[in-house]
Amino acid sequence: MPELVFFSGTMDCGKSTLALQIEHNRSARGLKGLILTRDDRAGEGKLSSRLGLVTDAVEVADDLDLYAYVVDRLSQGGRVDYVIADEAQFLAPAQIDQLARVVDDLGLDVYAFGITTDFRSKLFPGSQRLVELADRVEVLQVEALCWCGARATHNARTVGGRMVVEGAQVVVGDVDRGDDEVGYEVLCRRHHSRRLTSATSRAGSLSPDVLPVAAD
Ligand SMILES: Nc1ncnc2c1ncn2[C@@H]1O[C@H](COP(=O)(O)OP(=O)(O)O)[C@@H](O)[C@H]1O
Ligand SMILES: Cc1cn([C@H]2C[C@H](O)[C@@H](COP(=O)(O)O)O2)c(=O)[nH]c1=O
Repeated sequence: MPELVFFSGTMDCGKSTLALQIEHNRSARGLKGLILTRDDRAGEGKLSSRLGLVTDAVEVADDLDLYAYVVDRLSQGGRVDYVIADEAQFLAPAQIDQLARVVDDLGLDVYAFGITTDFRSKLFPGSQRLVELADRVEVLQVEALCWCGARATHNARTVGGRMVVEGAQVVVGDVDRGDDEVGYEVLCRRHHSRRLTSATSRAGSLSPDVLPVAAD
């Protein structure tokens, strides 16, 4: 049975790498995938992984009807055996419904990859719809780690290493950004709720308040 699968996790847990592996294994067997993405860090029309692999993809615009797009391709003699959608959190809920229809009416597997929650730990609308509609939600097995060593479950947005909680839901960016830049850091829930990033935890441990008092 064809399926809509949502591969979900924090930032930097290997989602795009897995998307590229699935694409590689299937295309090595002569299958033809339609690869969709939106706002990848590598630029328009790219699906990229931090391991250095990158492939061309269709950049999904706000108003692109994904079901109609696949039907058009097929009716023009194009081949589509399966669909991969990376950065699926950025898709509109209606586009997730269209992907579900690709599974149900066209009989194609659809593999969607994305983060579930934003920097305020609120669901992205596209991810919410995926959780509602997917046949399976798969959490990636290579766990990203918080600075404390616990499993990272949340995405923090940072400016100069400090966690921020105000701003637009969508700001394309990466982990390990330099000072003063907007970046992201994955944290466990405890440290996300306390707004304690690796930089602020280091600053706290160096603070004079907590240094041992030197004996005279
Ligand atoms: N230099 C490296 N050596 C080995 N693995 C790496 C390296 N850099 C990144 N990775 C792996 O790549 C993962 C990020 O992969 P990526 O597909 O870009 O993540 P996502 O799409 O989930 O944000 C990291 O969690 C890590 O496992
Ligand atoms: C938490 C959060 C993330 N984003 C952006 C930042 C990146 O461009 C992508 C996630 O990409 P990855 O391949 O999973 O690392 O999402 C955002 O726009 N808003 C957020 O709250």
